[in-house]
Amino acid sequence: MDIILASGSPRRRELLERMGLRDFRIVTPDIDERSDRPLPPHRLVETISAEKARAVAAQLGGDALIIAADTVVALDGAVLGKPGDAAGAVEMLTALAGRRHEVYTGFTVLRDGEAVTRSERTEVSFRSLTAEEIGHYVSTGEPMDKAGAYGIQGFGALLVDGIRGDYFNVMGLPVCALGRVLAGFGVDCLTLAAGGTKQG
Ligand SMILES: Cc1cn([C@H]2C[C@H](O)[C@@H](COP(=O)(O)OP(=O)(O)OP(=O)(O)O)O2)c(=O)[nH]c1=O
Repeated sequence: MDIILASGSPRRRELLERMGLRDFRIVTPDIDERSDRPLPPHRLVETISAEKARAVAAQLGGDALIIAADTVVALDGAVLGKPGDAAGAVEMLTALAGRRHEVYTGFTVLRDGEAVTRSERTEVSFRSLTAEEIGHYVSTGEPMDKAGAYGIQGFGALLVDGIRGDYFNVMGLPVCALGRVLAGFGVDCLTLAAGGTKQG
């Protein structure tokens, strides 16, 4: 079976590989990812992930299995996507410092018009941060392409003092939940990891 990761995120590619999937192709969805829609965060990421999957399905045609995802950070009911610039990153990190927030990733698996969409929530706590520390972190460049302006898998780990839920969900793909949905589509990751061929 042809598997397509409908994402330009290098983290998602790495996570799919770590799940045991091989031989998948990457097609970056070209959609308007506005995160200012009046939806609760879990619905927002579910909706955007479904839009990404459908956009790539329309672009490719055929019967490939398509995986798409979207991640946002939620703080006090506000949704934080990627920072527009360094000042936006400083603003987000200042708001997150010393507090707990939620990370939501929605994902969609789509094949032959049949779609399954789910989302996961992970709570993340930040230690308190000085303005100088925030400035240093922003100058690493790491925040710019990431929801909430940090990467837990990078230097951002130095800011995080606790999490509850799936760590990989924060990185952009809830590995355990996605594995279960893929199994429903006949893609058994553990069999693949063991060297088998049950990829559809
Ligand atoms: C909070 C957090 C987010 N992120 C990343 C995951 C996502 O790649 C990104 C959120 O942006 P998304 O819009 O979800 O994804 P993307 O634009 O990178 O890729 P595509 O739309 O093509 O699928 O933030 C981290 O890598 N680490 C973190 O700790």
